[in-house]
Amino acid sequence: MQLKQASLFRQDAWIQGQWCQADSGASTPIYNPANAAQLGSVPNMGADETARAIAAAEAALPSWRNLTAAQRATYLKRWHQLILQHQADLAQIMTAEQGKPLAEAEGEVNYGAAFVEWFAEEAKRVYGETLPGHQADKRLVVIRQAVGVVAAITPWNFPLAMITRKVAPALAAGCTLVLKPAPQTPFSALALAALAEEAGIPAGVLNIVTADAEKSREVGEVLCSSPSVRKLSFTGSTSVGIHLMQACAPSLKKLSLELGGNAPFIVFDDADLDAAVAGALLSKYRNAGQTCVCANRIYVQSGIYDAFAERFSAAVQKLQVGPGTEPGTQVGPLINTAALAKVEAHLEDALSKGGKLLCGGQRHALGGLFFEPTVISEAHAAMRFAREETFGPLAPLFRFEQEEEVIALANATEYGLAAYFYARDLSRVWRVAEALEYGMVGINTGLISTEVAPFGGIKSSGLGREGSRHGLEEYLEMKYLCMQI
Ligand SMILES: NC(=O)C1=CN([C@@H]2O[C@H](COP(=O)(O)OP(=O)(O)OC[C@H]3O[C@@H](n4cnc5c(N)ncnc54)[C@H](OP(=O)(O)O)[C@@H]3O)[C@@H](O)[C@H]2O)C=CC1
Ligand SMILES: O=C(O)CCCC(=O)O
Repeated sequence: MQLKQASLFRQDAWIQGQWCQADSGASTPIYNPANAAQLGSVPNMGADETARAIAAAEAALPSWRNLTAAQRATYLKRWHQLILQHQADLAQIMTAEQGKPLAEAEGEVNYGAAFVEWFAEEAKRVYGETLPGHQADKRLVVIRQAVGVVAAITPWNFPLAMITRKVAPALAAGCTLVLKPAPQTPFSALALAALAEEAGIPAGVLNIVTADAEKSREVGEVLCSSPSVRKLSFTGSTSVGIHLMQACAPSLKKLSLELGGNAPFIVFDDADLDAAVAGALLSKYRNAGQTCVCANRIYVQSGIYDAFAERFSAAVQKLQVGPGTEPGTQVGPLINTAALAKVEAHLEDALSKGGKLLCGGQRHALGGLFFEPTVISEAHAAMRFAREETFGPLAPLFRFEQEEEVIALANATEYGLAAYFYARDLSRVWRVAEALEYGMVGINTGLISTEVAPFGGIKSSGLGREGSRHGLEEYLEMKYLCMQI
């Protein structure tokens, strides 16, 4: 990796404003998913270091929350500027550890930075309320205050934006934080910490504990059980979200959980076909299909099914697969062998149940963790991807006849994160948008993510919202003051 500022590539954790190693001296290697080369290593920390990070966040809390919102915003704005200034280096680090194409990584840096700017601005709008008193001599006021010390556990698919989407609102609200980044992608998190240090964010306000997949259980256990930690924010699978929720129950923490999805992508007969093909391509193959809001089931109305299948699979065949650093690459490697195995299992299951392969269907000639962008037609409800998130570059096309039928199919899942549909009839647009049981609905678009809107799901897709003014609420508690005069 050739970085303009080599000091952004940190191989140590960040606790109480100090770069540090594990107490045991143990470290864990980090690999590039595009070529299996070792990029470096990070400390393999456990319970003791996590407890120290929590203590540091607790110690930093009073002075951080007592700053004015404008003062906290000044730190965040400096951090935001530095993230943008180092966009190229941050994207290089991200592509090296995660695999996504460099252009997508650059986009993620901008997206991630946008949360920092947004919440720096929102910090100044944490308004309270005055209530008409219930008695003549009573004056009632509601103020909103920082929740306290927050723990954040983030996944590997968006190594930077999933961090800023949690850290920025927490810091803006006056909370301090302990972050455990995904074991596969710690370097983006540590580069963010290096820039937070440069921005002058005080010691202990942001702490990062690194661990491998085994030790991360120990870190998670301490974060969830500590009474000093008042909130947990997690992005990842539903099963782990449930586990963490249970672990947090004895200390009754506030929770934000952004969990799995199984997004339906519906194309009605009256849709703009080219726009629908372009939207499906973007939604399905962004980050090689490793996105919780990726289209997982593509439903196409029978009148345009064949035309859509032909145009879509022709476009998919043109997608350029390769290392993220190669110019022109549109689809990078998967994150690990388990992800590859899941795509293969879903494909095999579909083919064994009557699915027809339109393109792709095997590991890419590049070998390693690369898989060909794949399309299957004649998909039906008995196939695994109808119920489970594939999290890879496999697009199943389901055929449907009626609007009511497709709404029922789209909603027949435990998940409720994102849904998409393409249609032109205005009455249908409203009917379908209202009937879909999802936290977010893309209408004639395959890309819905922005810092200004509330991102989050219902049902087994989680609790709470990130981004937008609602994202700040998650890090605030209400306090009601009743004053006798
Ligand atoms: N909503 C989303 O954006 C994401 C959804 N997923 C879904 O989950 C599937 C599996 O992916 P996977 O990466 O294993 O997702 P997980 O939900 O297992 O992991 C997400 C993050 O949580 C951490 N974690 C898991 N268990 C604990 C624990 N007990 N204590 C502390 N941290 C913990 C993981 O670290 P560690 O690796 O050490 O366990 C990782 O950093 C994917 O195929 C996809 O369907 C995955 C990632 C993101
Ligand atoms: O997969 C995720 O959890 C993050 C979704 C990225 C986005 O905000 O679009």
